[in-house]
Amino acid sequence: METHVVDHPLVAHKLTTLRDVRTDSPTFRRLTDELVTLLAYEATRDVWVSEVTVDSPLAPAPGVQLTRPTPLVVPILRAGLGMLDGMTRLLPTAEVGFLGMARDETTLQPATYADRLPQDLSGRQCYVLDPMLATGGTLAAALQLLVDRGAEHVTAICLLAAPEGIEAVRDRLSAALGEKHGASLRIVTAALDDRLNEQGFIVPGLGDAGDRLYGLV
Ligand SMILES: O=P(O)(O)OC[C@H]1O[C@H](OP(=O)(O)OP(=O)(O)O)[C@H](O)[C@@H]1O
Ligand SMILES: O=c1cc[nH]c(=O)[nH]1
Ligand SMILES: [Mg+2]
Repeated sequence: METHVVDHPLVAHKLTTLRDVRTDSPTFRRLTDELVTLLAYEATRDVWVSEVTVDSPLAPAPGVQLTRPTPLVVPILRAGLGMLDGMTRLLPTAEVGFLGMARDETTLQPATYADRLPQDLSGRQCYVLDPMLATGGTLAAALQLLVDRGAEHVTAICLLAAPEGIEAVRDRLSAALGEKHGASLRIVTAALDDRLNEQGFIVPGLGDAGDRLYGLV
């Protein structure tokens, strides 16, 4: 499993404002959207394309187009929904499947409350969207589900990740990936933070991403 921390001054600038406790929900949503498009540019460097030739007004021109079926984008509700528009702006022809998952804030275990994904993902390239990779329980469960349905090349895009979460995902997915020849897993994030606190929140982090995007539930 590969982890890529995007090192770019614009990413760092937007992330700093996102972390700021004074940033209101409308600004938080806009910054999330902008950040995802920047991260998606990095995350899609290895998107599958096929060679084609088109006719320019002057001559045949060799080029590429996205291989079909196009990638599947999977936002993890609720907070991942805030990343969807920024992603599909870059990949407008992608298909979108939804996973609803909520972490029990006492046990820190995730529960899945919605699954609107194709049953067969054999050979598919998938991009999972979730702003926070904390203990890694949510992302590991989501990735396991995709791999179990046959997904071959999965990239998770997170705004922030904790070292503990990266390790947990690596531990839990290595066996599943090892059994599948050619399967690959990558995490792309804007920052790798210091640690988790006793409540399982990323420190310094940005607080509860879902609440900051959409308000308290
Ligand atoms: O790595 P973990 O320890 O599993 O925690 C991370 C998860 O917690 C947050 O979602 P939450 O469960 O708060 O749901 P929400 O998106 O509805 O706010 C976040 O968006 C991740 O999905
Ligand atoms: O720091 C954290 C951890 C889990 N979920 C969040 O929204 N933030
Ligand atoms: Mg939340």
